[in-house]
Parts: sequence; structure tokens; C-alpha cells
Amino acid sequence: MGVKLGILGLGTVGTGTVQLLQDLNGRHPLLREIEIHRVGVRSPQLPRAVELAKNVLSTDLEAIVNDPAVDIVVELIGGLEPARSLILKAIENGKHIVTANKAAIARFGDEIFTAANKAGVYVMLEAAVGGGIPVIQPLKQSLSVNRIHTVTGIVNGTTNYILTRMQTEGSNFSDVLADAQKLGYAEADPTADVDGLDAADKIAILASLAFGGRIKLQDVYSEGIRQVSKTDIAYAEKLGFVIKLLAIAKTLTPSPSSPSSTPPLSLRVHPTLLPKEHPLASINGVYNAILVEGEPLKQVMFFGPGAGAGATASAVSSDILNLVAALKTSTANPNPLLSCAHQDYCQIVPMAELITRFYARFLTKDQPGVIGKLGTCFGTYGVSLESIVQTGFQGELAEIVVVTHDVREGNFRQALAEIHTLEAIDSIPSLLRVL
Ligand SMILES: NC(=O)C1=CN([C@@H]2O[C@H](COP(=O)(O)OP(=O)(O)OC[C@H]3O[C@@H](n4cnc5c(N)ncnc54)[C@H](OP(=O)(O)O)[C@@H]3O)[C@@H](O)[C@H]2O)C=CC1
Ligand SMILES: N[C@@H](CC=O)C(=O)O
Ligand code: NA
Repeated sequence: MGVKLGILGLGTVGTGTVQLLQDLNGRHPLLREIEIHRVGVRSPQLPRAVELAKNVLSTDLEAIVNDPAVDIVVELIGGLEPARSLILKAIENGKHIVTANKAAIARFGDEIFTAANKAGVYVMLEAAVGGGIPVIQPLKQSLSVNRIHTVTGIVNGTTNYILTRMQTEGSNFSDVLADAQKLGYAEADPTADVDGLDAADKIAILASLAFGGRIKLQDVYSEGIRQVSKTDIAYAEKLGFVIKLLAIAKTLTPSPSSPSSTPPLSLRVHPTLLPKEHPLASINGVYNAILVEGEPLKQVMFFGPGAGAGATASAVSSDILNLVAALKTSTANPNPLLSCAHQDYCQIVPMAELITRFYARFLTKDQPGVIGKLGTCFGTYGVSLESIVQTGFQGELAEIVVVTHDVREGNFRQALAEIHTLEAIDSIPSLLRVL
């Protein structure tokens, strides 16, 4: 007998998944065991790009997760509710889950995985991070013997697409965002993409897998790309950098102090000046990449399409395939490489303790000695400067760009607070971290 799917959602990813599952030539033979039993949507009158058998389409999503015939629920509606309740109900009914919903997993992972472990079912989420890029399963399986110390990712396709086009074409932010939405990359509400929240959800999930503990989403510092201007992109370029929205999870100690504990982590999302020769600097457009560093592997980078119908459908379908295989070999004991066994929360270090370089752009009165005053303030707080250049004027005001050496973020912020009080300083329009 075939394995029956209840698919919730037939939008970009749902449609891509159904198209893949209806076009099986040349794909894994096990896919032939799958039957699309029911598909849930909100607006049944909408035209669809796929044909489904009669009575498959429904607006009653509760009925799908309660249907005893359904083996696997594939949640592709997105958002928090009703996605969370439907997933929990499906788990309670003994169904395995495939989801692309990083927002729900990052917020309710604790509840969902605890329920799944209790019910003896798996929750698969390859599509939730990096779209089509295999990164969840590699972290759970192929890389799990490494002591990972850093995960650095470009994990939001929309913002990478926007920043790339702003850089290459000098285009303006809102026009490029509209294109990203048309192409199906952006979330229904693109705020999550643009403000770094989507990337925060994703790095929380990656960090949990890489460092073996649960993460409270509110511990992830996040800044989006709205404040990144064409001016900063141009200065960064002159200084040998590109600006990328990076999601970073990094241990502050080389390895955990005891075999069972997780190390303290720095966990953050922000636009970052990246040296042009860094492996992530050349990741452009909607592509995502995740650089994982650890011992003994050193570095491995996962690269590919981070969003879009076909790419994401590839990840969703591979999770379905894994579950079909698991259902066929089902034993009383769950496979620990497919289930989540985390119990404890990771300890996250405050941003003030972060050691990083900074880029800052100042608008100042055109007076003698301003650069000296900036230098003195920075010196008072132990901020050492890598470069300081007066690059030009904006009207009456002089524009000064500073790049620091590594500094404790708290010290840098104290120096800036004092600089703000200087009579010669008009404003500090940009402040970005440098990798
Ligand atoms: N788009 C992408 O490239 C990627 C998306 N994802 C994730 O995949 C998930 C789906 O995204 P995407 O396909 O882009 O979203 P879409 O907005 O394109 O599709 C959502 C689908 O869910 C249905 N739906 C939404 N809410 C309800 C509800 N309350 N009741 C019934 N049906 C509902 C909609 O129905 P109807 O069609 O009737 O409106 C639609 O079919 C999200 O979690 C997203 O974060 C992950 C990686 C990449
Ligand atoms: N909106 C997301 C889609 C995939 O998660 C993105 O832009 O990366
Ligand atoms: Na993925």
C-alpha cells in the first residue's frame, strides 16, 4: 500500500512539491510509493498550476490532520497559526511531519519536538533553512561527529537578491523588493525577510543542530537591511568589502567544558562588511550559502538556491522520501539521527561582549581637528582604528568613514555615545559590523 500525504498549502512551495511528485521519471523509485491523498488550501476558487484528482482539494485542514488514512502531513501554509496547532494535532494523531516553516519551528520547536518524541513520530524540516540546499540533514548526520565552532550563513534569499542588485545596478531598495516578491522569494509579509527575522529563525534552527541545544528565539540579536544605503555599498566596495546580511552562530570557547554541556554562543543576524576574498562574498542573488567550521573538518560550505518553488520542493520531497523509507523499516526504537533529542537550552552571550570590527560613517562640521577628536574618543575606550578617511562632503557637512580593529562591542558603543555629544558631530548615518 502507498504512503498517503496530506499536504497543507498549495502556494509557491506546495505547488512545486506537487509538480515534483507528479513528474517521477528519472527520480528515486521510492517516490512511486507516495500518494497525494488530500491537499488543503484557503481559497478553493483560485486557479492552480497543478491538476489534482477529484475531491483531493479541501479547505478543511483540520479534517486532513485528523484523517486516519494520512501517514505524513506536509505543512506548507507558513505562519504561526493555524500551522502550529495543525502540526501538533497531526503529531497527536501519530502522523510524521514535513514542514518548511522556520517561523513555527524557531518559536515552537520545543513544544513540537517534545510532542513528536512522545508520539514516536519524526518532524523533518530540510526546506526550512537554505531552501533547496541540503543543510539540516548534513548537520544532523554527516557533520555530527565534528566539534562545530562557527556557522555563518547567507540564509535569506530575498535580502541577498536585494543587496546584490543594489550593488551591481545601484537600484533602489523598494523596486528590487517588489521584484523579489514577484519571483516568489519573499515571505507573504516581506518584513520578516527585510528586517532579518527570517534569517534569525533560520540561524536559531542551525545553531540548535550544530551545537546540540535548544535556542530561545528572543536570544538571537537581529538587524535587517533597511538602513543599508547605496552610499555605504559604494564605500564598502572602495574599502575592499561587500555588504551581506549574515547570520552567525559562534562558540566563545573552543569546546564545551563538559561532555554533556553546550558552549556559550554568540548568535546574531546583521548586515556585515565582508572582505571580498571571503568565501561568502561571492554568493549573489537569491542564492544562499552556509559555511560550517569545526574540528576536524575545518571548513565546509553549502551553496545553492535558498528559495523558489522547485528548489524548496526538492528539500520537501527529500524529507518525504526519508519518511517513506523510515515507514518501510519502522522499528519500535526511533532513529536518533532523524529525531530531536535536545533537552537543554544553549547559553547566549550578550551583544555587548561580542568582539568584532566596525564600519561607521560620520557626518561632521567641516572644522579642523575633527578627525583628532574622533580618534581621542575612540582611544579613551580602547577602540583601535584600522582606517579613517574623510571621503567627501554632503552639502556643508564632511563625511568621514572609520573601520576599526577588533573591539568589544560594549566599548565601541560607549565611544559612540561620547562621540554623539561632540559639538562637531552632526550625525552617524551608518554603523555596520565587519567580519
Ligand atoms: N517561497 C519560498 O521560496 C520558500 C518558502 N518557505 C516556506 O514554505 C512555506 C510556504 O511558503 P509559500 O509556498 O511561499 O507560501 P504561499 O503564500 O505561496 O502559499 C501558502 C499556501 O497555504 C495556504 N494557506 C495559508 N494559510 C492558510 C489557512 N489558514 N488555511 C488554509 N490554507 C492556507 C494558501 O492557500 P491559497 O492558495 O488558497 O491562498 C496557499 O496555498 C512557508 O513556511 C515559507 O516560509 C521555505 C523556503 C522557501
Ligand atoms: N523568504 C525566504 C524564503 C525561504 O526561506 C527567503 O527569501 O530566503
Ligand atoms: Na535546506
